[in-house]
Amino acid sequence: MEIKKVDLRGLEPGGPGWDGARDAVTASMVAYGCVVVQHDGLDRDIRQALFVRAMPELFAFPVETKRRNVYNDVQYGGYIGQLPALAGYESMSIKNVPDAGFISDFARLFWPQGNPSFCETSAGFARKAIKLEQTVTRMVLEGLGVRSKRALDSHHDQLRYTLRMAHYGTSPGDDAAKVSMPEHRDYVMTSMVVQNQVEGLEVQLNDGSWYAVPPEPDTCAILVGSLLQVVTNGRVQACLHRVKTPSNRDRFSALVGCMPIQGSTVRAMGELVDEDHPLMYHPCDPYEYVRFQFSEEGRKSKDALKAFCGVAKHEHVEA
Ligand SMILES: O=C(O)CCC(=O)C(=O)O
Ligand SMILES: [Fe+2]
Repeated sequence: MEIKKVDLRGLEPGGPGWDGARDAVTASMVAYGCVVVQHDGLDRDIRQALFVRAMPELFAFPVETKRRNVYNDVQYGGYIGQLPALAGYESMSIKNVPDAGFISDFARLFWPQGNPSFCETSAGFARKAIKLEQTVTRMVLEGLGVRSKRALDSHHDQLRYTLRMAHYGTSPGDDAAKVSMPEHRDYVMTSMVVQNQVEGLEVQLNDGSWYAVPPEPDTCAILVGSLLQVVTNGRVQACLHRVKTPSNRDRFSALVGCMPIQGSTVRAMGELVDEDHPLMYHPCDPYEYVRFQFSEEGRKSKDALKAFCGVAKHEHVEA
């Protein structure tokens, strides 16, 4: 079993090939909570600049410096590293990309005089990734039956994007590939994973097997997070995934995830709730959900989203 790539190269909304691609993206998201797309959004120059120049330089800073990357809006918002459960893994993130102010604040944590080339690279990468994410999310929502332009626009207007750069170090003396990040679902709306040359991302299929997403240069994976599960009224399910890295090659990956702005409410889109699809989740505060997911109760729960805001079977709710 494999997840078939969907070719988005050269597509324009409503143009030739758009409807077919939209249906293929939607089918993949419904089946796997994930789609792998082939695209022309992230060219070789920008990937080289990020993965070969910027990220190795960034991760070479001492841990004390990397720890200056702090965000408190969500747990694990800034630097992650030196965790026994995630041996060899480190990551840092920049909020509100591609906003130039947030990117240069991040750069100054490492380069007090600033680093225009780092800023340009991360802003350029983020801009292109966001465009791709917006295309794919639009396709899924349309593919599920959302026709209201207002609903689609307001969905995107409330989102803010974070670029998380991750490094998975090698484990000397150990020849086997190992699970470097255990299986989980992302709490976000969607996350886009861009790999560079070294494999690692694995997605669980319905039969319980793991599908390794090939690290092909002109592809990336877009994963459904728990919040999109709420928005689509459960029509797409958050993707269960993990990272399994080879022992002998350093791996870098870049993730672009999105969250609604603080103070917003996430709710199922009206067009996705009807008699055949009764409301599955109560409207919720996305940041409260993140706190719950990481709480003891959330961690213990088999289905944190359902425990947090699921509509119980006997419950009567007005749509
Ligand atoms: O590095 C990757 O390929 C994915 C990492 C991931 O799943 C995460 O950080 O949530
Ligand atoms: Fe993840």
